[in-house]
Amino acid sequence: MFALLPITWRHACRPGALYQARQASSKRWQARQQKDQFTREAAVQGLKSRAAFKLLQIDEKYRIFKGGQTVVDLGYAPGSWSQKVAANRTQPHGRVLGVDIIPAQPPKGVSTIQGNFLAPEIQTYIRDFLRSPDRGRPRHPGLQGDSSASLLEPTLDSEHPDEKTRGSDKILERTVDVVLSDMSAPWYQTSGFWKRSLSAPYNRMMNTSGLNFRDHAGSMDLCHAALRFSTEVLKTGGHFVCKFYQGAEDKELEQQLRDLFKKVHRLKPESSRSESKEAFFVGLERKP
Ligand SMILES: C[S@@+](CC[C@H](N)C(=O)[O-])C[C@H]1O[C@@H](n2cnc3c(N)ncnc32)[C@H](O)[C@@H]1O
Repeated sequence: MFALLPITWRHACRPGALYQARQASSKRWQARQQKDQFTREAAVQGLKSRAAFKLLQIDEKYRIFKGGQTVVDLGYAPGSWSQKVAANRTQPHGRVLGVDIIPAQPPKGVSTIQGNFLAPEIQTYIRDFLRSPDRGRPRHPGLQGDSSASLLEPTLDSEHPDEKTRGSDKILERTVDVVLSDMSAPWYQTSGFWKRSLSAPYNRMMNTSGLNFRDHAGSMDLCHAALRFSTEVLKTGGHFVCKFYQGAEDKELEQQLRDLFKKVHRLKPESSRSESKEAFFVGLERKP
């Protein structure tokens, strides 16, 4: 029976395989971090991580953000997507809600909830937050965020062209313009306890196991959960961006995206490491 299992799964089941893979992956990660141009650029720009560049490149291509939007950022920590992209580009008067399983310091202008997104009670909590339209919005929009980095003309017109659609979104409590998901399972913290984990939690977030099958399966669970949540909260015309690890099941996820969105793109931004299996789905304009 064991011999019939796919080679990747047998490898994953070998005693100590996960530990060894993580150690090797951790060393590779540290070496890469030191010489990577996006890591250096992130440090220069005061960003919490290099991940910001992936979302910037996606937004440059598909123009996802505009002023006044409500954005939910799933797996926001340490916060560079929320900090650099969503909070800036949804001004004036936008709101960003970040959700993460690990504690992290909320980026400026971003509301956050700490909890496991896969837990139904956390999703209820998120929906409660989103239900009230002004919760998490700046009272004095002009004073919020670092608007100097915004490349888009701010506009309050983030609503639908069609009053009827807007009415049905309201009844269904679809209040969100963009759902982002960069979730990947964090490792258990084994070292670095001395570090101030709220402001610098990244030392325990090298969150791929080094085993392709495992990373793929884990990311599919998280992406499906993010997509199910989007069907409940995303307005007609809203957008979805989701990181995933490529593998056998991603075609099925892509099909589900095609059912929900008018346009679906699969891409690997320049700043995503070429040797990694990481890629992104972008779903544009939710169907009514
Ligand atoms: C690659 S990091 C995100 C980086 C982030 N986009 C940024 O720009 O800084 C992935 C995050 O997903 C979070 N995560 C993974 N599984 C989660 C879950 N079930 N619920 C909430 N957050 C989760 C991890 O804790 C981790 O912080």
